[in-house]
Amino acid sequence: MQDAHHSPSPDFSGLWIPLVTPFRDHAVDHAALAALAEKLAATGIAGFVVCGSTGEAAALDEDEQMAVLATVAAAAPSLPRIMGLSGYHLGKTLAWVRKLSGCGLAGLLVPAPSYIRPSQAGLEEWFGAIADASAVPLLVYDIPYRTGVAIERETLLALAAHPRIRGIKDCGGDMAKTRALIADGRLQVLAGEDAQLFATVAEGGAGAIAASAHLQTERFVKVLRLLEEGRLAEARAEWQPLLPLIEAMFSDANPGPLKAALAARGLMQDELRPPMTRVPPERRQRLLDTLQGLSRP
Ligand SMILES: O=C(O)C1=N[C@H](C(=O)O)C[C@H](O)C1
Repeated sequence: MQDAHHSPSPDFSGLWIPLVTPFRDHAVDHAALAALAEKLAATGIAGFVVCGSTGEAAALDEDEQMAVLATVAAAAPSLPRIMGLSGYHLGKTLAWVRKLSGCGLAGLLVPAPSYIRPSQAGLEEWFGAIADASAVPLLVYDIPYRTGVAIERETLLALAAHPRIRGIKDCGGDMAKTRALIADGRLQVLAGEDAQLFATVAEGGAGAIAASAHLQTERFVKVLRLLEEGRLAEARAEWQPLLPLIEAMFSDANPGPLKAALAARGLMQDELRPPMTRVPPERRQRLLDTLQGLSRP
């Protein structure tokens, strides 16, 4: 795995963990965050996505986001970090991107602006302006069910011409689009939909950003390695037991189930920032029973 920040040709392949942000009594629990990052850093992952949707970044102010980033950097200094962005005020976003330029990031994960449903031309301008302002490469985050707008294939191919737009976190739910991007070859395609990890990488994708891989991390890493080595049957045998885990992790809004599972392992409090809520007790028990059925940690 190359260091994406210092390499002239960044490599975002492999498994990236979009870290949860632990809370305790409404504040970020930096001790739990550091311990989690340290633990995950020893599993063979490519790096961390900090302040993604799993990290509840929309509920963190700028100072909190900076502090979260600093904690992860200190806990796992050898691993690259990608920072998630959110919001739809272009001026504020560009100022934030410039502020992040000195933070030693490997890249930025940039979604389409939420709620306002811009045109494809508007999206091209949005990503182009952020890429122009950024000192580090961008991964475009295509997640229409959260943002309200799909980034179309032609738009993504146009964005691929920008020297700093280097990959996509693909939650688009459109395998034809995924295949077209893989065939084009200019953007590294990372599965962003956990259940699509195997299919995307088997078809030539570079890796994944998968929240459920906070658990069973080594097994996820192994699936990707086996696929990369072309050992399909062995990869499938490792992958299939992960499917109930993935289903359980998305049985309520992410990161609710994940935080319930991590809390049950004593790794943090089961606490989310409003308006996100904990998994209710009746579903929580079913979730923990499912996880108990899986062998490794
Ligand atoms: O935070 C992320 O990055 C991820 N977000 C997706 C989501 O919550 O919609 C899920 C994916 O596993 C990682």
